Amino acid sequence: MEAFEVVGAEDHLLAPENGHLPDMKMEVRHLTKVSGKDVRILNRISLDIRRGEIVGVIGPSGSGKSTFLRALNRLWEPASATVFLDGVDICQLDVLHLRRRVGMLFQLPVMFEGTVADNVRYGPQLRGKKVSDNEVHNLLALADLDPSFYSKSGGELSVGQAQRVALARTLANEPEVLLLDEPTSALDPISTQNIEDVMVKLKKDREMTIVMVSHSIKQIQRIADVVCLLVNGEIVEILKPDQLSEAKHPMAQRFLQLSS
Ligand SMILES: Nc1ncnc2c1ncn2[C@@H]1O[C@H](COP(=O)(O)OP(=O)(O)OP(=O)(O)O)[C@@H](O)[C@H]1O
Repeated sequence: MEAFEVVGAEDHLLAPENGHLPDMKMEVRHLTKVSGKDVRILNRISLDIRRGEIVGVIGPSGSGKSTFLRALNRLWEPASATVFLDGVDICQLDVLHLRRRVGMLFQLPVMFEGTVADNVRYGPQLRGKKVSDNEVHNLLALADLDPSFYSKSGGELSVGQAQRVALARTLANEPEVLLLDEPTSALDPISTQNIEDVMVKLKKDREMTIVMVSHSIKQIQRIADVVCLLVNGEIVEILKPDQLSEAKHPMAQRFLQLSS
């Protein structure tokens, strides 16, 4: 085994076992989760997540997709030295700092009390940072929302609009990685396309790294750069979106056949 590589910044102390590669934003090494009943929910998952890449995560229901995603910003605590952000073990980072850098959107957006602008300002304000009207408008525009949403209350929004406000609220924290857990499954095709367009724009314009769980193979084929297929808590295939027909694992083949 090669020696650990120390890559400069003070806190880059625990790089992955085979050395951190600078174009990798996150590295996952032998990530395992065992339930209270001794069932392996995730079994030695390893994955390199390249900076500025959209990684699609697909697989049958119960295969561990959400559990995998939630380890990446410590919504559950992975073992030390199994998940790295810029070469740093995420367990070494302050958890709030980590969640600011690695933001997350869920299937159903939750609006906080107050206006859309209050929602967007929420994260930075918690850190004592002011967000000007202009910045709120820019964030709304980034999430493809008209400026007229600024003063609306959360209760007035459709689910698709609320999801875009949740996205603007997450973007206000200036994340480097976005974790998306089926963010469009409750949305109509137009809202879905809006969100997909924003993801592609964030990747292109901001080099955002995005990890997206989706039940829609077509969606993954539209926007992902690489597709990771989970079966029974294991990554069984990592493929380009246009190579899904080349999957070799029998469960993966069956899943892809039934899904397309
Ligand atoms: N905290 C937990 N304790 C015990 N079992 C759990 C826990 N969290 C998840 N599981 C189990 O782990 C497995 C994976 O769940 P997970 O939600 O990650 O799957 P998924 O692939 O995202 O499923 P879906 O596509 O249905 O959302 C499931 O069998 C689930 O019941």
